[in-house]
Amino acid sequence: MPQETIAIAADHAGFELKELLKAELAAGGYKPLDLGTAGPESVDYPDFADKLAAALKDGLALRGVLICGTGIGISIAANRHRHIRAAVCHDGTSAKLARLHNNANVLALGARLLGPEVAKDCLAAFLATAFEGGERHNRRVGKLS
Ligand SMILES: O=C(CO)[C@H](O)[C@H](O)[C@H](O)COP(=O)(O)O
Repeated sequence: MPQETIAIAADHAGFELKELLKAELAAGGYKPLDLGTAGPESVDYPDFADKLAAALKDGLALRGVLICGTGIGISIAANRHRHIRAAVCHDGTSAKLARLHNNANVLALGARLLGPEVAKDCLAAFLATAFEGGERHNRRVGKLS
């Protein structure tokens, strides 16, 4: 079975967690597509949200992970793109429900708020969970775009 590509991007606050989650993705049999940033120097989170949104639009990946200090700024930026449903998650349950009910295609994480194990839980739940579908969820998700 071909490996699923998962796009991943972060600002400087999320750089270290991005590196950790890239390794986690590879260990889990996924192919990380790293869209930066490439180091801890200060950058602007909208630029990296835009890069990831473009990658999904171009079909380079179906799902992605965005990381900044809180997950808030980078998810706001990502959600300005009509095809993106980015969910800021703080635990495995929120990540699971973001997939089940919202068909989130982007997991947004706050590197300054989450410990590495909780971030890994979020990633695992996001990756393992499929959209539940069904009339009510399809109707609501349809209204988002
Ligand atoms: O957008 C954010 C706040 O919701 C992110 O946490 C950013 O990473 C943060 O603003 C960066 O802050 P810094 O003081 O420039 O490191």
